[in-house]
Amino acid sequence: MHVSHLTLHDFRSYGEVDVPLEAGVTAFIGRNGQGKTNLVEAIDYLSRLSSHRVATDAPLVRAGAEQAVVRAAVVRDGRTAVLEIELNPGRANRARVNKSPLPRARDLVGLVRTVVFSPEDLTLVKGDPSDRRRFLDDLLVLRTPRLAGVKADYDRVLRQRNTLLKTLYAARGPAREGALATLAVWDDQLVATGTELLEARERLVADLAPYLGKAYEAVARGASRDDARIAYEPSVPLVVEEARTGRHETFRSELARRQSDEIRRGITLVGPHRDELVMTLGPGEDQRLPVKGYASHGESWSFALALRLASYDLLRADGDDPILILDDVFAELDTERRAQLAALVSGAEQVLVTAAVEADVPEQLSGAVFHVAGGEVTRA
Ligand SMILES: Nc1ncnc2c1ncn2[C@@H]1O[C@H](COP(=O)(O)OP(=O)(O)OP(=O)(O)O)[C@@H](O)[C@H]1O
Repeated sequence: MHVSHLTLHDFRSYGEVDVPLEAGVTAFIGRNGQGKTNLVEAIDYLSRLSSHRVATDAPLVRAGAEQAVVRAAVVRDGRTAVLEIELNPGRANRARVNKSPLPRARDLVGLVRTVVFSPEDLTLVKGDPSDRRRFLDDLLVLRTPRLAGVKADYDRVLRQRNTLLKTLYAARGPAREGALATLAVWDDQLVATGTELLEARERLVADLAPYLGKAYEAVARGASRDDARIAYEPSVPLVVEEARTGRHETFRSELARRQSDEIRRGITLVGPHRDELVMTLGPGEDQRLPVKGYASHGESWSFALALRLASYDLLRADGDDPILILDDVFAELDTERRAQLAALVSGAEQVLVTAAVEADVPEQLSGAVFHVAGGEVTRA
């Protein structure tokens, strides 16, 4: 797939901008702070309804404006659809496809798919477990958009359950009885949505793992395809072969076991919001080390790049060629890694690159060039 036209209205630094695009490589070149990332961030936002740079929508709306609009014509298998999202911070966002409103904004997710490489990717390796869970969930939802609803339901139940746990700490007598009865209802929903999310993440990690090994071998000098591994580590110890009811039961009994602890601390201690994606590197079973805390800077970068490349290969194996966005990454990489990454992505249907100077873009990625300066985007 590729974007053939992008229009922004009050998005980030842009009042109004209109950019015709084409398949193949397009580079956006400009000095710092001119709005290159803002352009590709808009396309990424359409894909996942979240940004790779911020957790909330407010910074995406131009300062002083009330709403932003991102509109893109997306070509897939020769057919074009115009996708549009209206960002209304503090109120519901609205989405349209070919001008027809969708029942919910999140129904847009998955209609355009992006894989973004950016300097922030190092947090996949060095950051908190929540950064890795977010990586998994973003990929999960791109592959199976229905899971956006499961994730939203889980997050809602978790918030409500945590609020209830906080009130339970001080509750006595009938109030406590009532709150415990409500807790049992939240437990049911937490277990139902949590098990579905957890199982989907486990399947995703199993699907992604072979692509990761291959990608790491391609980006790290001298590595073999067994070196880089990922494993899903649930906070509820579950055995893969267990029947579905068994997995629910394990979750439920773990909640019961931790209940007094949860009430004392006022938070939910069991569930996929506490899980981890464990990353290890090493030539043999007995020589493996965690990437976080042990890997060198170069190895960490290679691992992060490999995770993105593996995501791209997996989405492609699903039968779709996602749009690749390389946001400011080449300046971060040494010459050898630059060339390797460029060679690996040059065959994608559409590659969007941002860089401060054209010299940062490897030769393999020559294509259309736009200059970005002072809010203007002009074809070179
Ligand atoms: N909501 C907003 N309203 C107005 N301006 C904004 C908003 N959000 C970001 N900006 C401005 O957009 C500019 C950043 O644009 P962007 O991140 O696209 O830069 P860039 O060209 O990619 O730069 P670099 O090469 O440094 O990464 C900054 O000057 C910032 O102040």
